Amino acid sequence: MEQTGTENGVAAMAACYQRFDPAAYLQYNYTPPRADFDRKDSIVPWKLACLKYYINLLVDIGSGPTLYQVLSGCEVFNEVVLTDFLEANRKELRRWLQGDETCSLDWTPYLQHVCKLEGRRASAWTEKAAKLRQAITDILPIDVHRPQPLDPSVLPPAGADCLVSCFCLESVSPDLAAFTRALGHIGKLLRPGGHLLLIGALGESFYFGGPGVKIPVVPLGEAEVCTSLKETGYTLIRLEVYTLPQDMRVGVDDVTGVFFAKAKKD
Ligand SMILES: Nc1ncnc2c1ncn2[C@@H]1O[C@H](CN(CCC[C@H]2CNCc3c2ccc(Cl)c3Cl)CC[C@H](N)C(=O)O)[C@@H](O)[C@H]1O
Repeated sequence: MEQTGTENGVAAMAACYQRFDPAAYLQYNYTPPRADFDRKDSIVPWKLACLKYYINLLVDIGSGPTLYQVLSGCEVFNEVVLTDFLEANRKELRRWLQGDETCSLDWTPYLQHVCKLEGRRASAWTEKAAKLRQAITDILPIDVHRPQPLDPSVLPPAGADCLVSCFCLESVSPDLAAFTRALGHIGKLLRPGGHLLLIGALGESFYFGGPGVKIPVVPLGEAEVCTSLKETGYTLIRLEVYTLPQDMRVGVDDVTGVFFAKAKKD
């Protein structure tokens, strides 16, 4: 039977490949200039960076001195990047990362609780700690009020796969407009289709960042959070709200509720 054009084309290709010379091919494509590791614009380093970066990256925005926010993420993401505005907080995080016993808080109960939440033995907390230490690849300075909150070179070209941010944006923004702008800025760090896990305070106007260190907070309502997410290019997937029982109001802030929003970048 007469072969079709496509069948002829495929056969012709196969014939070409019969003469393929692996050694020559490697010389052509995997030696300089195409494989020049001293050149940022060499093809092979570019390919290797992409392959390294597209490895499931979680970035925590405004980590503070805390780790709770990535205790589950480290089971799903190969790479976790922590960020904060203050060197004092980044230093606290580095202390834990380096296994320095002089951390200001013992995270063991947190690790044990999250192991139980995940259906693991509580005693698996040491493995979780090791996994988290292995997953945290960077602790970086950040400023969510900058259009580019992070040095662009630290993230893959398309952005992180997931962002988590807890109690940061509302406690660093003087007003709702600044909160919304900051939400847009961090959105640029996230790849389209990536998820944002956002925890924040509702109805809070201040908190103490230390004895006598009263920090203003923009009071948010659920509706404003949803509107800000929509305005900055996110689709809300889930919203949970927690109302503080009276005895949780211990005077360190005037927060009345906490929201959890899972959103997807459009
Ligand atoms: N321009 C800036 N750009 C980026 N980041 C900035 C900027 N400026 C300052 N930061 C950094 O934001 C971080 C805010 N930080 C404290 C607020 C939490 C606090 C107050 N609100 C209610 C509440 C709180 C804590 C627990 C509970 Cl239960 C409640 Cl209810 C969050 C830390 C951590 N994520 C946490 O969850 O505790 C801090 O580390 C700054 O260094």
